[in-house]
Formats: sequence, C-alpha cells, structure tokens
Amino acid sequence: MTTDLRVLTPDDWDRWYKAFEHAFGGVTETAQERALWRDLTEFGRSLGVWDEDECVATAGAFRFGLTVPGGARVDAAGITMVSVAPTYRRRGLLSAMMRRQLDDVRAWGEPLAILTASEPPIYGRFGYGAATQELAAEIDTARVRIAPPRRAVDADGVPRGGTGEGGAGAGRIRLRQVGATDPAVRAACEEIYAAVVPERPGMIARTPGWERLPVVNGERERDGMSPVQCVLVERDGEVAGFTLYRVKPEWDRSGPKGTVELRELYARDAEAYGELWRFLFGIDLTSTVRARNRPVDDPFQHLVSDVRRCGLQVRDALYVRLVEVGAALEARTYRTPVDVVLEVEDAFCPWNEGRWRLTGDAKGAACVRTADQADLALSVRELAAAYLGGVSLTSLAGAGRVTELRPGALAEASTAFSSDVAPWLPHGF
Ligand SMILES: CC(=O)SCCNC(=O)CCNC(=O)[C@H](O)C(C)(C)COP(=O)(O)OP(=O)(O)OC[C@H]1O[C@@H](n2cnc3c(N)ncnc32)[C@H](O)[C@@H]1OP(=O)(O)O
Repeated sequence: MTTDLRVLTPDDWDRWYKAFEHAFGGVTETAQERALWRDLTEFGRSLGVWDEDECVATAGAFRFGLTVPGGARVDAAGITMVSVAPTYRRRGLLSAMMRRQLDDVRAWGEPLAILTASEPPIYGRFGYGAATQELAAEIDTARVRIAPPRRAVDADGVPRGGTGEGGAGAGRIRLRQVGATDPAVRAACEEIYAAVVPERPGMIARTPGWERLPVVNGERERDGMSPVQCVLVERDGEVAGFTLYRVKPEWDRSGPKGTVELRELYARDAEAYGELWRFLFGIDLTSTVRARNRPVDDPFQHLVSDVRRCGLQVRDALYVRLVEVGAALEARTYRTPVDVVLEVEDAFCPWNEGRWRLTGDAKGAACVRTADQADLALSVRELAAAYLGGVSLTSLAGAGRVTELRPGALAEASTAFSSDVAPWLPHGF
C-alpha cells in the first residue's frame, strides 16, 4: 500500500472532513456545524493520509492553553478529528499519524498533547493517560428538590436583596432570558467563562471562534430538543453567571414530562450558581434535568434533597500526553513540597525516558535530568494520568502501575500531585 501523509490544505478540507464523518458512521453534520469546524481547523497543524485522490485518514491538532494545577495556562496540542477509513483500518495509519503528530508537537514546543477518546483502548499505547473524569446526571426534578442557601445578610441583619422579581435594593439578583447567539450575550458569557478557566485544571481557554461551539445546534443531537437557550443571572445589572440549555417537550396521558438538557452553567460565585440551578429545576412542564458533562465535584450535589435520585454516572474524559516530561512537570505547581526522582518509561517518545528529579511546592517547580537513584518508577502514561491532580499516584500504585523504590516517596508525591479542585474538561473538541 502506498499512501501519502501530508499537511492539510484548505482546498482539501471538504474531502478530508467527509472522510472523517464517514469513519464516524457517515452521518453528515449540519451546515452550521460544518462551518464552525472548518473555521476552527488549523490547516498547518492538521494531517491527511491520501491514497491517490482519496482521503483515507485524518487528524488535527488545535493550539490550546490548558489550565494546570496552580492556575498556569500551558500550551497543549488538542488532538482532534482522528479517523481512518473503514477500508484502511488496522494497517498502521493511526500509528503513523500519531508518530508524525507527536514529533510535530514537540517541534512546536508544546509540552502537552490532549484529546478525548472515542474509545479508551486506543491511545494508551501512544502514552496518553486518562487524567480527568466527567459526571453525568439525570435528575428527577419531580422528586428531587434543590435548595441553595438564601442570601447572606449584612451586618445589620438586612438581606442583601431578594431573588427573581422579588429582589430589592443593593445586590438585587435578576434572572434574564436572552438570545443565546446574540453577540453581546456571547461576549458576556465568554467573559464569565474566561474568569473561571484559571480556577480549574483541565479547562481550556477559548480563543476567538470557539465561543460559537456552545450554541451550535447539531442535527444529530437535537432529537426533538429546542435550540440552545440562555439565561443570565445579573446582580445590580452586572452579569454574574449564565446557563445554556435546551428543552425537550414531551407529554403522556398524565401530563407534561419534558426534559431540560444542561449545556453550560458558569457563575462568579455560589449565589449566582445556586440561582441558575434553582431556575433549571423550576422550568414549567419539565420533570428531568439532564447534564452530560459536569465536574465530578460539582457543588449541585450538595444542594439537592436526594443525591441518589440524581442518576449520577462518572466516566473518563480528557486524555493527556506529556510530550516533554521536564517542561510539563515544571509548568504546574504542587500542593505540598515534593522532592522525588522519577524513573520514567516512554517507549513511544524515548526522549522522555530515564530519571528526572522533580522539586516543587505551591509556588513553583523544577524538573531536571539526574543520575540519582529513583524514588518512583512509572510509565509516561501513568504520569500523564496523575498530571492534572485528579488521579492519585497511590491509586495507580495499588494497580501495580507505579512502583515505590524509596519508602515514603509515594505518599509524598501523591499528595503533592493532587488537586483540591477536580480537573475537568468543559467541552469536547
Ligand atoms: C481524538 C479523536 O479524534 S478520537 C477518534 C478516533 N476515531 C474513531 O474512533 C473513528 C473510528 N475508528 C477509526 O477511525 C480507526 O479504527 C482508528 C483511528 C481508531 C484506528 O486506526 P487504525 O489505522 O486502524 O489503527 P492502527 O492500525 O494504527 O492501530 C494501532 C494499534 O492500535 C490498535 N487499535 C486501533 N484501534 C483500536 C481500537 N478502536 N480499540 C483497540 N485497539 C485499537 C490496533 O489493534 C493496533 O494494535 P497493535 O499495534 O497491537 O497491532
């Protein structure tokens, strides 16, 4: 088989994207979705494999800034649109693209590569580890109540304002239904999103163009749903949070049983956050709130009357690859002081192999080559899983995937790597 692996050009995009859609089952996306993905495609960073004039494999790499523990934004290649034609599968085309891509990412000076996997078994062999989880919820709002605490009072015991239309005086809270795609609304929502990004590892900063993603309506996923709707929560006229959601109206002989599908909800503080959840639970003619992707430590779990009826499910989400181990480990901070020598195994990117001394704390870190004895031995995949602080090295050691060579080193490193806030990827790409 002679195929040609080359960088994607704008002229080839249609055939390239069609090949990608075909590998995912052949459902054609809406014009709106296609336009979005075409605009977001980074041509110099995308690859296609061609057999004469047929595109038989695809892969892209967005240029992202990923929040890591400590709040820094680190360059990360967002690996995307990976596909191999059904007629060319299992002949090594994915492996060839992964090889080229990781070499490119290294040359671009980006210490991380990240992706979401269509299937978990695919990417471990290339050094990607599952570093975040996502929480899905299907909440029976006819039975589960949500009760955010009432508003704080000031020093004289006077409430700082009411809720909804009843609010009064300073700090008046108001919910406002607005057009989700209105450019001013998008800008206000993106400002809130941007403020939240540094606070949670795993979040990605949205560069221009990406603000369209949360409001794009995909035909494939609509399934009787309304277009995306938006409600802002305002305090004294300032936007303090927003939610994007869709409603699926449904009825049976005993009445309405609609579903609210939560897409996004971000708030500047607990009060605005609680108001938005209260709103979602109260939408007339609905009896379910469904969320596909929430952080595993999402506070709503502490606001509901019956968490067991929230239909919670956890699954793997963001996969991380440390392209440059030293630079990646230096880019984050550590919860507690740490000084360990890591013996890293990395067959696919051998430049990472060997011993690294990591020293760091909550202020910063250094990670350099060393000939000193190793304290912990692990593969780059396990290191990547632990990197954002959501998977513990102790848990990986329990599975035999991390070996402690100096007593005490495991607990020291595991605590240092952990994150108080669960890492979370807010949306696919
Ligand atoms: C980031 C993203 O975009 S995720 C989206 C990934 N794409 C898809 O799921 C679309 C449908 N599937 C496909 O397009 C293809 O089957 C791919 C891309 C998953 C795999 O492409 P291929 O060219 O067949 O992979 P390749 O031949 O290089 O396989 C390399 C190794 O991975 C293994 N492998 C490949 N796909 C899978 C899989 N889905 N599950 C388990 N193992 C897999 C192969 O068996 C092979 O193992 P070996 O080296 O031990 O023999």
